[in-house]
This record gives sequence, C-alpha cells and structure tokens, in this order.
Amino acid sequence: MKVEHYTRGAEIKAEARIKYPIPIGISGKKVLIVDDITDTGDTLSLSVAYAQSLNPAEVRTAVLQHKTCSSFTPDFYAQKIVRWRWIIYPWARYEDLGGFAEKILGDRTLEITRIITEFKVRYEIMVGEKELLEILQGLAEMNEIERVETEKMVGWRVKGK
Ligand SMILES: O=P(O)(O)OC[C@H]1O[C@H](OP(=O)(O)OP(=O)(O)O)[C@H](O)[C@@H]1O
Repeated sequence: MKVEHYTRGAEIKAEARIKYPIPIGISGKKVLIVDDITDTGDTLSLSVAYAQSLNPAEVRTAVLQHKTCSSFTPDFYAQKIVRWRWIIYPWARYEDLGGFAEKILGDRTLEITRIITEFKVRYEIMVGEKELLEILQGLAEMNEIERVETEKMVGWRVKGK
C-alpha cells in the first residue's frame, strides 16, 4: 500500500490519503505495517484503520524512527525522537532537498553558491554543487523553477515569483 502525506520535504498536505490500496487479500492474516518514520502519526493511523477494515487477524506497526509528538505510537521502533526535526533519508534526499531549495529561493533569484550557503546556514544541510545542480535541473524540468542567465550571473528562481 502507499499512503501519501507530504509532497515535499517538511511540507504537510491537508490529509493523509491512500494512493495505492493493498492489492492482496489480508482477511484472517497477521499484518505488520512497516514505515520509515512517524511524524504526526496520520499515515500510520490511516494505514491501520484501513488494514483493520479488511478483517485481518491482527495488525501491528513498526518504524525505524518514532517522533514522540506523533499521535500514533507504533508497536515497534528502533529509535525515539524527542526533539522534533525533519529527517532526510537517503531514499528521499533528492525530493526533500528540492523542497528546501524552493523554500530557500522564495521570491528571489539566487546563484548556486548562495543556495549552498543557505542550505548550510538555515538547515545545517551540506550539499555539493554537482548534487544541487542536478536537483535544480530536475525542478526546472518539472517547470517549478527556472534558470536565469544575465551578463552578471547565472541564477535560479521559482517560476512565476
Ligand atoms: O506521521 P506522518 O505525519 O503521517 O508522517 C510520516 C510519513 O510521511 C512520510 O511519507 P510521505 O508522505 O512523504 O510519502 P513518501 O515516503 O512516499 O515520500 C514518511 O515516509 C511517513 O510515511
């Protein structure tokens, strides 16, 4: 199953929703739902309610990291996070950094070196020029941002800002 709650890093959507339902019968089965993290807890609350509606014998939950601010406490977790922070997993780095890049740009046009500095200062995230360029080009391909070249600089800005 796939549940969506965030579009970009740390940017919450109104409501968690089931994007892809469970494609097999789980009636009478013992079900373990595994996710990377709990934040608000909405994703697991919805997932458990949905799985329960399919009449399984039992539903349990496990995550790598559980934030104590979450309204849902999983049965199993490897680490408890008491002070809220956004965790960037390797498998979501590209997506998350893209979201932060747009936040950094806001309504400004910035050169890549400035964006790198703001990643460091605002988010304590170290990003190299090559990696960031790939992310910015990806966002440009999705029509979210654009490259602006003048005599003085090569910069990036959010489209329509
Ligand atoms: O407890 P919550 O506030 O609901 O947040 C936790 C959920 O958010 C993230 O998923 P996301 O919606 O970003 O989907 P993805 O992992 O597929 O990118 C994360 O992987 C969890 O599934």
